[in-house]
Amino acid sequence: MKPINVGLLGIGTVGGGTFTVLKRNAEEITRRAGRPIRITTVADKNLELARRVTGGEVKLSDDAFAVVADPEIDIVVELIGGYGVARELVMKAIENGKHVVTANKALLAVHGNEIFAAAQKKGVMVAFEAAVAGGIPIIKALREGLTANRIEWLAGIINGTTNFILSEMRDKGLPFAEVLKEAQALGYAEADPTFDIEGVDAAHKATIMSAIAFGIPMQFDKAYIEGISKLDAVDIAYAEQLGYRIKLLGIARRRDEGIELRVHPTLIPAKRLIANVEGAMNAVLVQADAVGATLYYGKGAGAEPTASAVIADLVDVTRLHTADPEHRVPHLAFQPDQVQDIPVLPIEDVVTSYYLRMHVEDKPGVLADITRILADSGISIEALIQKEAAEGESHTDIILLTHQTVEGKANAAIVRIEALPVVQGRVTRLRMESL
Ligand SMILES: NC(=O)C1=CN([C@@H]2O[C@H](COP(=O)(O)OP(=O)(O)OC[C@H]3O[C@@H](n4cnc5c(N)ncnc54)[C@H](OP(=O)(O)O)[C@@H]3O)[C@@H](O)[C@H]2O)C=CC1
Ligand SMILES: N[C@@H](CC=O)C(=O)O
Ligand code: NA
Repeated sequence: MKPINVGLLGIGTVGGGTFTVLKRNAEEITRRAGRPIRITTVADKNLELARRVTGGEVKLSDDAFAVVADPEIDIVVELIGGYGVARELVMKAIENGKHVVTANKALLAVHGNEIFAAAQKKGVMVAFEAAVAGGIPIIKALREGLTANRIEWLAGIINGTTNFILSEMRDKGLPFAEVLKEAQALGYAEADPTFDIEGVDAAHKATIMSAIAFGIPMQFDKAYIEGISKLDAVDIAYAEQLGYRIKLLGIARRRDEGIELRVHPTLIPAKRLIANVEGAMNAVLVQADAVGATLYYGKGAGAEPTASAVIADLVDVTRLHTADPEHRVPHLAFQPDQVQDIPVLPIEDVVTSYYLRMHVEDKPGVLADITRILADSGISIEALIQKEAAEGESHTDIILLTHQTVEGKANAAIVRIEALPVVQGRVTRLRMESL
């Protein structure tokens, strides 16, 4: 059968992996897709790199716009990244009637509404399995496998770089900067690694999953985002003593009032499976009404794991030509005219529990003052550690775990605690999920 022709834009980590895996497994992939999938042209700014990776077997170009305009190309694979030129290329490809496969979560979380509307109008697919949790087929699971369910919440370790950093720091005691360099060398990090560290990449992915899970538009601008840069090693150690692990979680939860959409370091009971997801591995836990809890685990970053998802999308799109194009799955699982305007709640309305650490004067009555403030605010305490002051020290740490409360109430209580003369400096607050 006539091959389907692919134009590959960007042959860096993921583009290189895609080229390699597609070539290595060509025969098997053809049998699955119903026709050969052939990369005919590769566009990259760095032609020398493109030549090295492809061995010169395909057409090379430094003009990605020419590839998008080429009438021979059926599918454009966008693996450049970012919101700038990538957006122009994707919109042009759609305009030219081409299907698009992309791993670009930043682009979809910020411009997805516009991109999917254009694709819908033009009758082309925009496939994006690689954009969330790399090689884990989580988009397929949410869009198709769980389609019978009302999804209640999902929570995931969806950034490999930060999970790798947290694991290596805890297990090997290595400094942050050194582990970040290693993550970059392994191809896990974004072009701008602050996207990883500050939780932006995880928020892009959580935004995409929330749209598919709840049938709402992409609302990245409403997501609450806190990364790991301010996380203190002492809190990781105290959390361990209390039986918890700290992970950077992306959370999307449906409530009567609206949707919670948030990314932040989170205490999780250490015995939970997801608390034991280490290194660059990702995991997404989905709670749905019919099936209950399901957990998806695998490599969330790196060349070949991500290529696995890109190629799965290429096969899906190719099957549109070998099967019935009328019955395909809508981009965000819900029919476009059924997308609902449910509000994403401000962080002050989120309901969760808290780990609070404060440095206090070591004298009688201090603990009573603090617990009184929490009681006045209707916040109950689940566990407490009060360290003995070190020899010659006048201050010590108190660590409190609270039961669930509204963030706004916790904020007000923290302000009052910080105002106590016996409390030194700021209260460290981390959120906890029992999952
Ligand atoms: N790395 C990973 O593990 C994962 C990445 N992703 C996503 O995949 C995408 C690609 O990431 P990754 O492969 O890591 O990135 P890389 O930086 O490794 O690759 C991007 C490639 O695109 C090239 N490029 C930049 N601008 C242009 C242009 N205008 N025309 C043609 N080529 C261009 C770059 O060249 P130059 O370097 O010279 O600028 C580079 O070779 C991103 O959206 C990323 O978020 C998704 C999941 C996992
Ligand atoms: N930078 C991302 C790459 C995959 O999406 C990560 O570290 O997870
Ligand atoms: Na995926």
